[in-house]
Amino acid sequence: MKVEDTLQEQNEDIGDDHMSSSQETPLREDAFDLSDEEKIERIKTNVRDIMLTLGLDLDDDSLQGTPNRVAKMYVKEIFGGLHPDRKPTSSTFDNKYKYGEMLVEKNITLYSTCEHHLLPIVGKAHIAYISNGTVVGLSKMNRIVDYYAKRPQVQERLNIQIVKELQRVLKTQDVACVIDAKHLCVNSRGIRDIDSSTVTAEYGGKFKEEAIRREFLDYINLETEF
Ligand SMILES: Nc1nc2c(ncn2[C@@H]2O[C@H](COP(=O)(O)OP(=O)(O)OP(=O)(O)O)[C@@H](O)[C@H]2O)c(=O)[nH]1
Ligand SMILES: [Zn+2]
Repeated sequence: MKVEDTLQEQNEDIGDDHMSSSQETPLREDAFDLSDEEKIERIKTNVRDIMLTLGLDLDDDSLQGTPNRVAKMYVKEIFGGLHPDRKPTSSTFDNKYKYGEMLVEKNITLYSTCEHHLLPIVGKAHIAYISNGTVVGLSKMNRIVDYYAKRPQVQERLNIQIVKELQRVLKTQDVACVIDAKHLCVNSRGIRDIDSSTVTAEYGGKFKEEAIRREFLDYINLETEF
């Protein structure tokens, strides 16, 4: 079987078959062969090895539990979105209110991990869609952001994955997402520019039109105080 076929099958398994290969998270053929528990055991050994190599004393009370903590955190939390079982099911409803304007879910908190350095990406995602007869529960947008963020990521791909998934769920191209995020690999090491952040955007369907896009961006800039 060709690697592309296997990847295609995997992406169908994780419901990512609506993305082109360059938009999918690069996964190995055997990505789902090990159980979570087996992955935790293996990562634990590897983290232990890194710590020992750094010269740390793993008998120290404070360090003893670190390999296990890191392994659990990788598999169940910060990289949990690699597992299709954690993909949120997005309940949709008919747009019975006949709401015809765009809906914007803004300031969605985003925690991800840069795939180049495995350092945190922290930011906000802003999503908009125009219903084509289907609406989605508001929280599902936050959940979709969280699911794709919980993978080793580059911000451009994360942005596209969020939009593609919402387009699939909402059965419309009219979806947009803007992400503004700080990459600790830029802020805390390397060039150490603590002030810079990265803005990416993906505009589908009607959001490619200047006026619609402007309306979305104006909503994002609204100062909402509660
Ligand atoms: N396009 C893109 N680049 C990213 C993202 N996250 C991190 N990077 C960049 O990936 C690049 C990796 O470049 P390398 O030169 O291989 O890494 P490096 O030697 O650690 O580079 P410096 O960070 O410049 O020290 C860096 O410029 C990072 O800033 C992202 O989400 N998107
Ligand atoms: Zn990085």
